Amino acid sequence: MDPRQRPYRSVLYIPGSRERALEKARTLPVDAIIFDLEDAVAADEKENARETLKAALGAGGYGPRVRIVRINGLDTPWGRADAEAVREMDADVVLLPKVNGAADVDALAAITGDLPIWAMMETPRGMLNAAQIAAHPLMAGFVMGTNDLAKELQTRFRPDRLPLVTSLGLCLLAAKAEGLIIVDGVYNAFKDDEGLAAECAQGRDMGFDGKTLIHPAQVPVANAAYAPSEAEIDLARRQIAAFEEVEAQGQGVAVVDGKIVENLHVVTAREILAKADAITALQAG
Ligand SMILES: CC(C)(COP(=O)(O)OP(=O)(O)OC[C@H]1O[C@@H](n2cnc3c(N)ncnc32)[C@H](O)[C@@H]1OP(=O)(O)O)[C@@H](O)C(=O)NCCC(=O)NCCSC(=O)C[C@H](O)C(=O)O
Ligand SMILES: [Mg+2]
Repeated sequence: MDPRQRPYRSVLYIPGSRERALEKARTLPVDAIIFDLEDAVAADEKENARETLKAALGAGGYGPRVRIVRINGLDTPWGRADAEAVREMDADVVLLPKVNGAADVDALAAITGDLPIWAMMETPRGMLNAAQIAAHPLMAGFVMGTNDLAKELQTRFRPDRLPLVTSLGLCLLAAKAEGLIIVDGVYNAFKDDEGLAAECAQGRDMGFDGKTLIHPAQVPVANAAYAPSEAEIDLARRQIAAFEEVEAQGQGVAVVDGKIVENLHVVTAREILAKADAITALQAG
């Protein structure tokens, strides 16, 4: 499947040390999993978590879910051993935290070889260097680390996320320019479905591919928010049909629901249908 069309609606963090959660994730309807060795694992659990995770991935059972391993930073006591261990794990992607520039990505690639790399975008310097990080040949995806970013920027929490909008926008521009996947940051209040739905709607409107999550209860909310709605699918079909009709008559502009439809809108319409088909295929098996 074209990696751009592959759904990344729900990307669930699981602490690499929590065996029960590692087991449960095999049954959850998530599009991707971030197996975490960094912030969700206490310092004295780091080595155990690495072994626990290696065994869980080796045992398999994660089906079509993309397996992403978040290591500790290479400037920490655990980062290098994590990166060496990931090389031996059944992982699809290695996720590097607190990336400040392309040199950080080079340092990881020197250990993990040609394994695709995703970057946690969560430092002010990372924001300013987003374009060079996105352009690294092994870079395949961005994950917004909105907790660390809010900490570094000394912002206050606001439901509209106004203090973070510049950073989110910079990373979106860099990711889209290079054709990367980009997923939004976590919503910490994991029992507040309404707040999560509002933040997912904002992220979807901005152009994110999906949402990172911290609890299984958040999965259905993100899956719904980031899937094309029935209304979007219906409109996409009608736009394609209307455009094909005028095109056959040698014209370049159709009108649907009082709005113009040109070739570029048809490209978007086809992407919506392809995304819907990809989700159906994923759910089927
Ligand atoms: C937040 C939690 C600590 C809550 O855990 P718990 O109290 O166990 O929740 P529940 O009792 O409601 O759990 C119900 C069942 O679900 C399983 N479970 C819980 N969480 C997960 C999960 N993340 N993945 C898979 N399964 C999960 C429990 O095992 C229960 O199962 P069962 O026994 O069958 O009923 C906990 O959810 C948690 O630790 N979440 C992850 C936190 C985390 O990963 N944090 C780090 C990432 S966030 C971050 O760092 C972002 C970024 O870097 C930034 O800067 O923003
Ligand atoms: Mg972080």
